Amino acid sequence: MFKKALLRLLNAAQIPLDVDSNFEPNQLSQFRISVSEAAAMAGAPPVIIWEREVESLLHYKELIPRLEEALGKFSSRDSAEVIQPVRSTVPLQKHNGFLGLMPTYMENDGVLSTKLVCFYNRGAGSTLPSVSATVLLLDPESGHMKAVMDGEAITNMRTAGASAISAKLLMRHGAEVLAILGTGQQALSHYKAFTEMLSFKEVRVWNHRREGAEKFRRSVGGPVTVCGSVEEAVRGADVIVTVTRSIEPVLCGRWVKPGAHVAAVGACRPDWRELDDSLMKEAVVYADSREGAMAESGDVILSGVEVFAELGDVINGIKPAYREKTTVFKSLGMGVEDAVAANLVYEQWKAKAYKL
Ligand SMILES: NC(=O)C1=CN([C@@H]2O[C@H](COP(=O)(O)OP(=O)(O)OC[C@H]3O[C@@H](n4cnc5c(N)ncnc54)[C@H](O)[C@@H]3O)[C@@H](O)[C@H]2O)C=CC1
Ligand SMILES: O=C([O-])C1=[NH+]CCC1
Repeated sequence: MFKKALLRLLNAAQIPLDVDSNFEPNQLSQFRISVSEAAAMAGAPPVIIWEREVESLLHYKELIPRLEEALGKFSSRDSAEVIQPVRSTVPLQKHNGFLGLMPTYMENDGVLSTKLVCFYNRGAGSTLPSVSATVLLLDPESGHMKAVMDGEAITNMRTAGASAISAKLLMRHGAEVLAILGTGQQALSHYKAFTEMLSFKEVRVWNHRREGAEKFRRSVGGPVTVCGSVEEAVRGADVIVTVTRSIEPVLCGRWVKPGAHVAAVGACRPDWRELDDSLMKEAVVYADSREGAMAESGDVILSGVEVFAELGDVINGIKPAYREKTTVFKSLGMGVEDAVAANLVYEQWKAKAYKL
């Protein structure tokens, strides 16, 4: 079926083929033309890949190594590897939200993408999601849009994947207790990534509304302890994930065990906080992007601390991983993470389509 469609495309694009039509799509390389080039020349519409399919195509086992490589490439500051400006944001004041634009170009990998993400600080009664996103994947040579895909699953999984990498690199050896603060979409993806890729003896969760934490416990199925306070959840924890929509500190340094690792995912505006000053000042602070953290992280800006290193610096062996110290990974989210995740989804989609 796909082969026929491809032949129609090649025909429409008037690409001369002096071979019989009995070829496999991967033989296109003989003609020095890629599927996306053929599609671009034929003016083909982009492939549309929605949430369920993205979820079925994306797996942490494949995604996390790609993210790790991408974080390293980003921190090398080599423009042939990654060009990714700090996200531009447009306030949606009436709706208590922001539109973020996150373009990325990976020249060496031939990946060009942009994510459009709206994020909201919704009131308690709202049933709308806090994050709504779409990723556009383009052919860098022609500018042709190859794919439009759901960005929510990508955002949830690539964010959790980056946090899991931070824990792998920065948590103390033999870590046993994981605490998750917040029980929304990111909490679910973090639970999945952390329990799939790392191993913990105990997982504790806290939410500012207990019923939210109970619902989370029921939906993940695995063993989870619901805690009545942040202090109860984090006392003695080796790894703490903060995935709340709070704009004021929820996690205080005095409750955090020395040597614990904190993946701080919420509070992505310059005046929003999740962590208090004492924790920020006690910890060695790592970030996904130094520029991103200096521009967008209230925890970094308002505490006045320095970002010690990017995660990519640790991956590249340029900066040490202080596993024995208290560490904070301040995650803001990066376009390059979306780019590699979207590219992986597209590769998997093509592999599936070829088999049809
Ligand atoms: N670093 C990154 O790459 C990304 C960060 N985020 C951020 O992560 C956070 C979580 O996102 P989602 O899970 O998608 O949102 P969500 O709305 O699904 O979950 C938010 C959780 O925070 C809780 N919450 C709401 N107000 C609170 C408050 N005042 N104090 C404590 N908890 C509160 C909610 O009950 C819920 O459990 C948000 O701040 C979002 O902006 C989201 C996507 C990517
Ligand atoms: O990277 C991302 O997509 C986001 N970071 C904060 C809200 C959305």
